[in-house]
Amino acid sequence: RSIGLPIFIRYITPTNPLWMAFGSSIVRLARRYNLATSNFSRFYLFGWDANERYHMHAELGDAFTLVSPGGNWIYVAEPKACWDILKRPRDFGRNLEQLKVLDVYGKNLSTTEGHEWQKHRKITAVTFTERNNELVWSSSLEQGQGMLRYWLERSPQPIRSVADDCKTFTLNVLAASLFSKPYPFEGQEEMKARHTSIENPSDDDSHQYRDSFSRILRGIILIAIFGGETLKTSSWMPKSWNQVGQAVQDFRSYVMTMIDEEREAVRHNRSTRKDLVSALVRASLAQKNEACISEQDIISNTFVYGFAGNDTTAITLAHTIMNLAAHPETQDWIREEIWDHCHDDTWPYATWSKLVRCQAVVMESLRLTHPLGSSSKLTKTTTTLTVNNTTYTLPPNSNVQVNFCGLHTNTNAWGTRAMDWDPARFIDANGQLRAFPEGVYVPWSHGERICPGKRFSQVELAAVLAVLFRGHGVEVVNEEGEGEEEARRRAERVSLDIQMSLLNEMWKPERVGLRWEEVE
Ligand code: HEM
Repeated sequence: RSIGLPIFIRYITPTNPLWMAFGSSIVRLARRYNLATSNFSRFYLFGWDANERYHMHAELGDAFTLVSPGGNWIYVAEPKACWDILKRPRDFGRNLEQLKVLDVYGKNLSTTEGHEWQKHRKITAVTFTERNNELVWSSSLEQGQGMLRYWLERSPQPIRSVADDCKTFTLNVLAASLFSKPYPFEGQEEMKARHTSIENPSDDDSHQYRDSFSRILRGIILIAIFGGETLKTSSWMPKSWNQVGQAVQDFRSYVMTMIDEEREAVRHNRSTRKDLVSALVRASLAQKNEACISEQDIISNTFVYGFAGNDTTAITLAHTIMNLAAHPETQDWIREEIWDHCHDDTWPYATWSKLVRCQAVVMESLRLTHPLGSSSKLTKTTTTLTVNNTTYTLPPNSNVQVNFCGLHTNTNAWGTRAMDWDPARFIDANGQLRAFPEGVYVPWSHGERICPGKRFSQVELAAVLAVLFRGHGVEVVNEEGEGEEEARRRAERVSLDIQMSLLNEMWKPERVGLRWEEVE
């Protein structure tokens, strides 16, 4: 109360581990049987803030404090205040305690701050270059073709695995961009068939990276609690937990092999790779002070690129496809542009920046459904924050959330139709991407901790949309007794229904069947 912001009381701490594990199922069950009060239904789900978007702020104000038995969280959704927070990393720092789960292979770009972070930033500056983005572009085109082929082969069956297939797509693009490893696209059904035909999937070298990495992503909380070694060797643990431990070791040895191969190639002047690990290896060999970039630095940062770059992009793509299926007129709109710029067989890398409508649909998806939901900050000392011309004093160790979902649907900035799907809002009168006032639209964050993979993901998503929609379209398959329009509105609702696991994802995306067809 001494801060002076409006207060909202929640009787269960958002980070309560038991509630994180079971709370959302309880809320959804209570909703289903009409047992949930309005408050319980709105605010007790894991990922409630992503579902609320600006509604809660419209009731309480552009900033408020969520008060719970285990701590307080300040939510901010006002552009200038958010901009201010993102530009002051010394005052609004990282919540390093919360990020420890990402230290599977040691400290990295995401889990450090101050001098330590600057060291990692310097090391990794060599990685996200245009040279690498060219690789992202070509591998996204290739993987996109594989994914489309897989979906078309199953037609007229409705495809219900779009969200999972998008994760395979991004994992494969990362394999190409991190290690120059090409993998053919493999859809959900194909993957299940392979897993049942191999006794121990981690014995299968060709899928070592992809299988171990996706297993680590799913088991990251277990790894944080027990550590990889204990998980691998404990006989009392379930086999699936042992496999998570094994995956930690597999991924490390996989990256080590990639590092060794590239070192040899560089030493013999044979290196032609454009991938991120190769860039790190070359930088480490070129350094005067050998202790500067260690093997551990390369492994831990490679891991965090994969962690930060995989599901974020896959979730965004799944939402984009779902919304496009609900809006055939937007498909026509982007197809027009794709036809303008992608006519020959080979599409050069420079094409990506011309696909502004494709970028706009991605931006609209991120606006309505952000995979991170918010950027979590922790005040380091007593500090001030001005929201709508009132200055508040925040004590040290206050949790402050830059609430992307609230900010990007703030009706003061986005108007009364803030909740409508309308990608054209991102295009200006000259047909170019619109520039926004400070803090209005920051899905990749801003300031020194801005997402280093921003361009990577923009290139990847523009490429895959061009491949998918150039000669094909997607439609929502009607359920029994449902009309076309109803089916589309259902797809829109499913896209907006979020549940948080590690990130904010569509809840049960398989509720919507999609069908791909060739267009004239
Ligand atoms: C649509 C896709 C993506 C979105 C929306 C996104 C968004 C973000 C945001 C908001 C942050 C700041 C997090 C915070 O303040 O807590 C961040 C950080 C980060 N992102 Fe991304 N990202 C995306 C894709 C990628 C990709 C493809 C990569 C790498 C291949 C990547 C690597 C990283 C890393 C390493 C950080 C931590 C940087 C630091 O702390 O200095 N991201 N991202």
